[in-house]
Order: sequence, then structure tokens, then C-alpha cells
Amino acid sequence: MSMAMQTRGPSVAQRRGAAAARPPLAPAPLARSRALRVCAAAPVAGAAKIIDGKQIAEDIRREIAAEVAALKAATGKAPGLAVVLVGARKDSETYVRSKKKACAEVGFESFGTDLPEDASEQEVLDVVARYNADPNVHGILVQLPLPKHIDEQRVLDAISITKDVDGFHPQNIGSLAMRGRSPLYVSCTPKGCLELLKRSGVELKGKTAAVVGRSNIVGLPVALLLQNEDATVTMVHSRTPDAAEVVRRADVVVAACGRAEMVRGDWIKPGAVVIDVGINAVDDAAAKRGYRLVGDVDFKGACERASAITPVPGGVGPMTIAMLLQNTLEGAKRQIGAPAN
Ligand SMILES: NC(=O)C1=CN([C@@H]2O[C@H](COP(=O)(O)OP(=O)(O)OC[C@H]3O[C@@H](n4cnc5c(N)ncnc54)[C@H](OP(=O)(O)O)[C@@H]3O)[C@@H](O)[C@H]2O)C=CC1
Ligand SMILES: Nc1nc(=O)c2c([nH]1)NC[C@@H]1CN(c3ccc(C(=O)N[C@@H](CCC(=O)O)C(=O)O)cc3)C=[N+]21
Repeated sequence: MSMAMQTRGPSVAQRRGAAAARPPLAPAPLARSRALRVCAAAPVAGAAKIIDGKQIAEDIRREIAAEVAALKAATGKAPGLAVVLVGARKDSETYVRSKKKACAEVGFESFGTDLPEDASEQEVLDVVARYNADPNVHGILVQLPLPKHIDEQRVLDAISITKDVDGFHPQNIGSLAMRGRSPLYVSCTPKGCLELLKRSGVELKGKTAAVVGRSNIVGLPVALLLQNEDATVTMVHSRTPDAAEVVRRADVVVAACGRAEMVRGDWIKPGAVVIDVGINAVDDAAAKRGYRLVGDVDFKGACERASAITPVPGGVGPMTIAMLLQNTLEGAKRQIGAPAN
């Protein structure tokens, strides 16, 4: 069976028409995910199936909420996530707010420290050290980017690897790159991309993949994860002479270049699966906020050729937060240990 036949979801038109009735996030018995059930429909020729990241993330959050309830019942303890924000970037504030909200919804304890833009590197390191030593904190996230005067690497290196739920510590990325080793944590956005592929039934073994972007936090770990699944991966970066030509050969395309709609529809191999990581705000007077979000892929054009594609918003973004919760839960389970009988 071709990969085009294996990924199924609602078409753009079906999705636009779907009412967004969302059940509350109460711990529920693990039913077969709704996103997967939707995927059981036959594919429509010429129209890409939409991989509904928002729905899949909601399914995962429900699974996590159930596990948290069980952990609490067994140990009396809840997973704890600490988020450190330096400065007052609007986008960072929004992300941190949604992370805290997601923590509350699944029953985590959330800790937060907001430091002013002019906080010193030492102040940030002190906050990290305090959370490293706090047994109620199982995961620590320092929101990026940090202000210019702070050495990002030094701060990320200071996070205890047992609490590095972002997976940005060099030891975690290094382990991901080495055969026969497993990192304690895999970065949330890359892990979310793979989870979307897995939950959409996309086979990776023996397929060709193109990753557009090679950053430490997205492109590089995505490429490593795809390779670990036995895909043959080519990475594209700003010095690649012909990005389009590389992408045209790929069964799976992951776009993470931070350039609005750079990956054009005619770059997509017919039947390919497209994961669009990009989040770009473009001015739009008609939008409520004065801007709208677009991905790194020309969504409309790519829909004409792809067998399946993630939208922006509602694709990878919600998965990043779901994977952060998943990493924190895994970390908490390791750190709390088995309940004493
Ligand atoms: N959905 C989510 O949860 C998240 C979304 N994002 C989004 O993902 C995107 C990527 O983020 P991030 O990795 O942090 O970005 P970076 O800016 O750190 O990296 C961008 C990468 O894309 C490459 N690139 C830039 N321009 C081109 C080009 N013209 N052709 C080919 N490659 C190019 C760069 O190459 P080079 O190395 O040569 O400079 C670099 O490797 C952004 O849109 C960001 O907003 C990021 C994190 C989470
Ligand atoms: N230490 C650290 N870890 C991160 O994981 C991290 C970070 N710093 N800095 C910034 C980037 C970006 N990022 C996103 C998370 C969620 C959405 C998300 O949920 N997006 C929604 C839309 C949100 C909206 O409407 O504004 C969506 O795509 O549907 C997007 C982007 C995490 N990042």
C-alpha cells in the first residue's frame, strides 16, 4: 500500500464544516482516539487529508489527565512543571500562559518565575538552581529566546538533565544522535511531529524524508528521530543550493525554516505527507488580532498534491504543549518512583 493510502483524515472542506464541540478534559477511560477514528474514512483524490493536531493533542492530554489521577491516587503526588520567563515578549507571554493552563487542566502543579528583561544571567541561573533542588518540580522549562545579554547555552546547560523536559540539554540531544542510546527526554516539537505521523498511521520505514531547517530545537532532532524510524533523511538549510529539488524527492516533508510559506505547493511530491512546524505572523487587517498565523508551507498549494498535511494553527503547535506535559509526566514518574506498599 502506498503511503498516500495510509494517512487519512478529514479534507479541508470537511474540517471547515466541522463543529468544534470539545468535551471537557476530565480523566476518561482510554478509548480509541477520535482523530484515529476520523482517519478510517476513504481518501478523497486530489485533496489532502488534514492531520488535526488540535484534536490529537486533546486526546493525548486526556490520556495524561487519567495517568495523573492514577499517580496522585497511588502516591499523593502530582507532576510539577516550572516555567521561567525572562522579559516581556508578547509571544513568549502567550506561550507561557497556555503552558500553565494546560498544566492545570491535566492536574499538574505549576510553578513559575517571571524575571524582568534586565535580569542578570546569574539571577536566571539562581532560579534554575532553586528548581533543580526542589523535589516538587519534576520539569523545568526556560522560555526561549532569552534576552541577548544572557548566554542561552549556559542557562540550558544548568538545567538538571533529569528535569530537562524541553530536551535541549546537549546530553539529551547527543544521546538522540547516537545509536544504541536513549535520551531521558526528546524535545517537544520534534516529538510532537513524530507522534502526529504515528497517530496518523504514516509508515516511515524505508521512506525518504526532507527536513527543511537544521536548528538545535527543531530541524536537527526531527531529522534524528526520522532516521531512528528508518527513514532516509536529507536536511535542507539556508546554504542548500536547490531546496525545491530535495523536497520534491521526499515522501515525508517537515518544514521548520521560519520563512512564511517558503515551501511551495509544486515542491511537494504527489502523495507526500507534510508536517508544517512554522509559526509566522503575517499582517492581516481583516483578522481580529490584526495578524494571522501561517506556516512555512504554502498550505493551499501543498493541499493539491500532499496526501496529508498539518494546518497552521492547529497542527504541530498544540502537540508541542501536549509533549511537554507528556515529558513532565514521564519525568515525574521516574523521580517519584514506585509507590511504597
Ligand atoms: N509549532 C511549534 O511548536 C514551534 C514552531 N516553531 C517554528 O518553526 C520554525 C523554525 O523554528 P526554529 O528551528 O527555531 O528556527 P531557526 O531560525 O532557529 O532555524 C531556521 C532553520 O531554517 C533554515 N533556513 C532559513 N532560511 C532558509 C532558506 N531560505 N532555505 C532553507 N533553509 C532555510 C536555517 O538555516 P541555517 O542553519 O543555514 O541558518 C535554520 O537551520 C519557525 O517558524 C518557528 O516559529 C519553533 C518552535 C516550536
Ligand atoms: N524553552 C522553550 N520551549 C519551547 O517549546 C518553545 C520556546 N522555548 N520558545 C518558543 C517556541 C514556540 N513554541 C510554540 C508552542 C506552542 C504553539 C501553539 O500552540 N500554537 C498554536 C497557535 C497559538 C496562537 O494562536 O497564537 C497552533 O499552532 O495552533 C506554538 C509555538 C514553543 N517554543
